[in-house]
Amino acid sequence: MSPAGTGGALLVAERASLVVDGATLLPETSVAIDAGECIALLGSNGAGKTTLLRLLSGRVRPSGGRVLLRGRPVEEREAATRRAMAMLIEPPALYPDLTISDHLALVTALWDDAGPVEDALARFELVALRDRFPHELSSGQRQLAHLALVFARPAEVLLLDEPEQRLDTDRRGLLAEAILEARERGTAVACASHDPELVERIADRRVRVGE
Ligand SMILES: Nc1ncnc2c1ncn2[C@@H]1O[C@H](COP(=O)(O)OP(=O)(O)OP(=O)(O)O)[C@@H](O)[C@H]1O
Repeated sequence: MSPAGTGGALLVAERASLVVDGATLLPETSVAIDAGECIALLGSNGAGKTTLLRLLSGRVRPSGGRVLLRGRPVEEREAATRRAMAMLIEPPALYPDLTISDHLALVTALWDDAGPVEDALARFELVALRDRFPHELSSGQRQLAHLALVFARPAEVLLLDEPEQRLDTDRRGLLAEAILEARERGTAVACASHDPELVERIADRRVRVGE
């Protein structure tokens, strides 16, 4: 058993912290997420939720403690880690000259386990917008496009930073369904959110960050 009592979980942060130039971005934090479990990360603005998600993704190394995926230090550069994880932390730029369905077709081409483009469009009600370019979308519709890209393939781990941003109530419902579906398939989910209703629907456990 690890010191934090987290042995065996799919994704584990063991007393992970991040200090940059003397500033504490994340105090020592331990969290363990099992396959098929959804953890909601709660905390006030600046508490460290995004920082924790970055550490869990392996994109940023903790300055103290460690992050383990299946018992091994998480390293974003490893192909196996990239394959295991899907995430929406900072939304990546969309290509201005590609339509929404072009973007999804790229994901399908890159990942052999991705589902059909049609399914990804339908999941977030983007079928009617499939031929639009990013600049022809509202900010909420762009957020839906980002979500469609993230959910287009199954992943062992799903990391989401305030995925409800800019979505109306009905679309937040679609998001909750997509997260619950992933959880049922066995995905380990960490989701930072300021939406109590979304958290109530999706979370097995709540972790308060920064305290
Ligand atoms: N690049 C940076 N350099 C220095 N400090 C930073 C940097 N990025 C974030 N911080 C600080 O790190 C702390 C944690 O920020 P983080 O973005 O993880 O918070 P959060 O919980 O996600 O907040 P929010 O709910 O506002 O999104 C904050 O105090 C923030 O000011």
